[in-house]
Amino acid sequence: MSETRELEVALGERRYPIRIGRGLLGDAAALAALVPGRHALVVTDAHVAPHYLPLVEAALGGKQAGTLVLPPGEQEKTLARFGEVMAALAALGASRDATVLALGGGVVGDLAGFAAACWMRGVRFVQLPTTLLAMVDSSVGGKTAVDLPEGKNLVGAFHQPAAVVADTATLATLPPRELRAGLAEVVKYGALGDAGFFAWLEAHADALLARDDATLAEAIARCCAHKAGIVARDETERGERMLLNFGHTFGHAIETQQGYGGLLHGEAVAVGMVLAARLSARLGRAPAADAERLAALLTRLGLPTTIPAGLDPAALLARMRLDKKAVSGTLRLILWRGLGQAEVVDTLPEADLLPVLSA
Ligand SMILES: NC(=O)c1ccc[n+]([C@@H]2O[C@H](COP(=O)([O-])OP(=O)(O)OC[C@H]3O[C@@H](n4cnc5c(N)ncnc54)[C@H](O)[C@@H]3O)[C@@H](O)[C@H]2O)c1
Ligand SMILES: O=C(O)C(=O)C[C@@H](O)[C@H](O)[C@H](O)COP(=O)(O)O
Ligand SMILES: [Zn+2]
Repeated sequence: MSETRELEVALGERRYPIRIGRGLLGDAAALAALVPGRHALVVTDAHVAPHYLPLVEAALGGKQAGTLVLPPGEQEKTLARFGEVMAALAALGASRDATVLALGGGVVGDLAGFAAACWMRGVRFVQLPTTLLAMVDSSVGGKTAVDLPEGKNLVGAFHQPAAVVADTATLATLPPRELRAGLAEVVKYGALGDAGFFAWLEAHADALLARDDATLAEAIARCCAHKAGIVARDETERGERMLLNFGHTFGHAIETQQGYGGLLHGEAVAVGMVLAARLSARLGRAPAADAERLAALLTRLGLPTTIPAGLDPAALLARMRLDKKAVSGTLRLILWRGLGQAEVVDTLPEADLLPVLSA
């Protein structure tokens, strides 16, 4: 096992660790220690299970443990699958001291986390992220949810994990498209609040795409530190945390409009960030050169930067109205003052959005 980095999310009296390192899922004693009660349910998906489930099951040898292997993909982040997790907890006879372990990407993490938030009104939950996106973003911060056909993450809860264990060795089996989707959320941290990190990403883009372990671990740690800070200051998204939604109002509208079977979440966020940046430039709020620098980095990372053909702008706008940040019927967007400087804007007329959605 190589060096393990340990960070912490501090929420007043509550705190939990984020461990990042190669081979962490092989440390059976450390994993077992994260399950203090008798019952454990491991939720994972069919791509992840053959590679990593045996490691987790071995660690839970002394427990009354169950496993639920779901079909993979965003289209499975549904109330129906949530019901299956409930049924698995019931079949296990899981008591209030049970632990739900999410082994997989953001889909499994969001779904299993929401189940943990609801079972007996809330049980312990551990995140074992196996995608880059989950390591840098979804496993941290306690946003859990499922999608509805009407919109992304519309049913959910804030429910913090007890620990996050990111074994970077799992990234070796991640398909290249999924790695690139994760890099979109990595770029997001630089774009929204850290121009120095953005420049670092420009310098290390090739190493990231080549999955250099040290470079990936550094990027994961920097993103987690950034997110942990924001979540510590604004756990339930009353203000600053909205910045983590940079690119998401556009991105979620695209994902929903495509029935969750088109662009991946990270890809849709890449498009959304470029739209938000170019809109900001057009409104004179941000330098156009910064918007193009953002688009150039995302393109270099193999990510899309334009809305997929055939999506109706008016339909996208209608989807955006159901965004969770909107208040009293007014859209709230995360716009930009330039690299490293995102801002919340709720005074933008909808008419300004249609040209961006039509471009
Ligand atoms: N809660 C949050 O704060 C938050 C943050 C960002 C994204 N999200 C959510 O996360 C989801 C996207 O997560 P994702 O990008 O991880 O997608 P995902 O969970 O669908 O995983 C991507 C794909 O990779 C496979 N996979 C996962 N790990 C693997 C591995 N190590 N080796 C081989 N295959 C592997 C999965 O089976 C799946 O097919 C979206 O639903 C998004 O809304 C939530
Ligand atoms: O943690 C947050 O806060 C985020 O917004 C992170 C996003 O990357 C993530 O996609 C999140 O699930 C979006 O949340 P939502 O509230 O817009 O559904
Ligand atoms: Zn996201």
